[in-house]
Amino acid sequence: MLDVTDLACRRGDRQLFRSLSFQVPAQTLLHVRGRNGSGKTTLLRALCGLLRPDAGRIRWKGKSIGELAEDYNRDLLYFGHLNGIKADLTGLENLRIARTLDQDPVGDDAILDALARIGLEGFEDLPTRMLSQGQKKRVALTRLILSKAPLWILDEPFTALDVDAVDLLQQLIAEQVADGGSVVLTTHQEVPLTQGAIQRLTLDEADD
Ligand SMILES: Nc1ncnc2c1ncn2[C@@H]1O[C@H](COP(=O)(O)OP(=O)(O)OP(=O)(O)O)[C@@H](O)[C@H]1O
Repeated sequence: MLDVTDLACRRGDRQLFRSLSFQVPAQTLLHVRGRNGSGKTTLLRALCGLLRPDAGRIRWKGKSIGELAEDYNRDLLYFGHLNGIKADLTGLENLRIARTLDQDPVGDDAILDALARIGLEGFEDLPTRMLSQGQKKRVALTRLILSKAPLWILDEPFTALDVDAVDLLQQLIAEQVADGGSVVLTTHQEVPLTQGAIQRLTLDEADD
């Protein structure tokens, strides 16, 4: 379970949020909402340990994420605004490296199956700079198919996807939650679940 207590973040002279407390148990999707600039990405980056909050505690399985360090990173899959895809490498090569960095290498057969599931059969061996924006995003999202991480933190994962890819991503998120995982995401898209719970958190600018 992800457990957040009294979290506060300020960027520049703006207090984005404070006294934020919530929990994301297993089998739960937390949908973070709020207008542009309300602090959604800032919150997600703090939850990943990429940004130090001004106050508050973030615990995973009862321990502070700072203390857990690498153990937390192993349990976490973060999907940020930048796809994390290297343009000169093929989809297959990118995913090999991503799995290695996630400290859970998988064989090429598993990667090729996952790329086929995401609709990139025939594009596995092209440098990703030769792919469309949506196809690049699909390469990046293939990490979700291969992931065994119990916690997914996804920042606007639906952007640039067509209808079929949106359906597939909704399915992957629903499977992650049904399999006992936790998901935190920002999106303007609804994500129907087959099993599990949806929680909603709306960020409004805090008063100074
Ligand atoms: N590195 C930074 N230095 C100073 N201010 C920043 C920095 N990064 C973000 N901000 C500010 O923090 C505020 C929140 O940004 P954030 O990206 O978290 O919002 P968001 O809710 O994700 O927005 P959007 O919906 O547009 O993606 C914005 O006003 C932004 O200008």
